[in-house]
Amino acid sequence: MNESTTPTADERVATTIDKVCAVIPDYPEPGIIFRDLTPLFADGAALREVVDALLRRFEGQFDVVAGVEARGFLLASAAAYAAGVGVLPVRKEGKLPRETYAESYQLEYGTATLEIHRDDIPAGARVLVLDDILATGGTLGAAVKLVERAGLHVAGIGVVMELEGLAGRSNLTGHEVSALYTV
Ligand SMILES: O=P(O)(O)OC[C@H]1O[C@H](OP(=O)(O)OP(=O)(O)O)[C@H](O)[C@@H]1O
Ligand SMILES: Nc1ncnc2[nH]cnc12
Repeated sequence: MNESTTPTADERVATTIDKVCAVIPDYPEPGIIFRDLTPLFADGAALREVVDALLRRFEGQFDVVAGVEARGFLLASAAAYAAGVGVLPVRKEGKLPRETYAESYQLEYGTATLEIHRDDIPAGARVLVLDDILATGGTLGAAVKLVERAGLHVAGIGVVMELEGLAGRSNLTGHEVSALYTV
C-alpha cells in the first residue's frame, strides 16, 4: 500500500484479482496449484479494470496486441478493441490454415506447440503480447520467439498474474514484463 490511505489504481486492481481468482489444488494434475481467472473474466467491472491496467502500462508503445490461445485471447481482443488496434492470435498447433512459424515449449503441466501466420501483420510492427498467467514462461517465451521470427518487435509482455516461484521471467529476458498481481 502507498503512504496515503487512498489505494492507487494498481493497488485496487491487485486487490480485485486477489478477491476473484479461484485457487484449485491438484488441477490438472497432482502437485499443481491451479489459479483460475474465469471469475474475473465473468465480472464486467473486473475485466475492464484489468484490461485498462494492462493498457496503461504500455500506452502509446504498440501497434497490435497478440494473445496466446486460449485465455490470452480474452484479454487481447478486449485490449485491442479498447486501444483501437488489431489482434494477432498466437494459436495452438494445427489451427492456422496458411504458412506459419511454429515453436514448441514446456509449461507447468506438459508440452505444446504454438503457431502464428507468417504474414498477418506488417514487418516492424510493435506487438504487445498478453496472457492471463506467467508460470514457467514456456508459453510466453515461445510466443515472443514467434513474434520476432515474423519480423515484428515485442513492445512488451503483460499478464494478469505471475507465479513468482516458477521464475518465468528467466525465459523472457530483454523484454519488459508487467504483471498486475504476483503470487
Ligand atoms: O508460463 P507457462 O508455464 O508456460 O504457463 C502459462 C500458460 O498456461 C496456461 O495456458 P494453457 O497452456 O493451460 O492453455 P489454455 O489457455 O488453453 O487453458 C496459461 O493460460 C498460460 O498461457
Ligand atoms: N498454476 C497454474 N494455474 C493456472 N494456469 C496455469 N498455467 C500454468 N500454470 C498454471
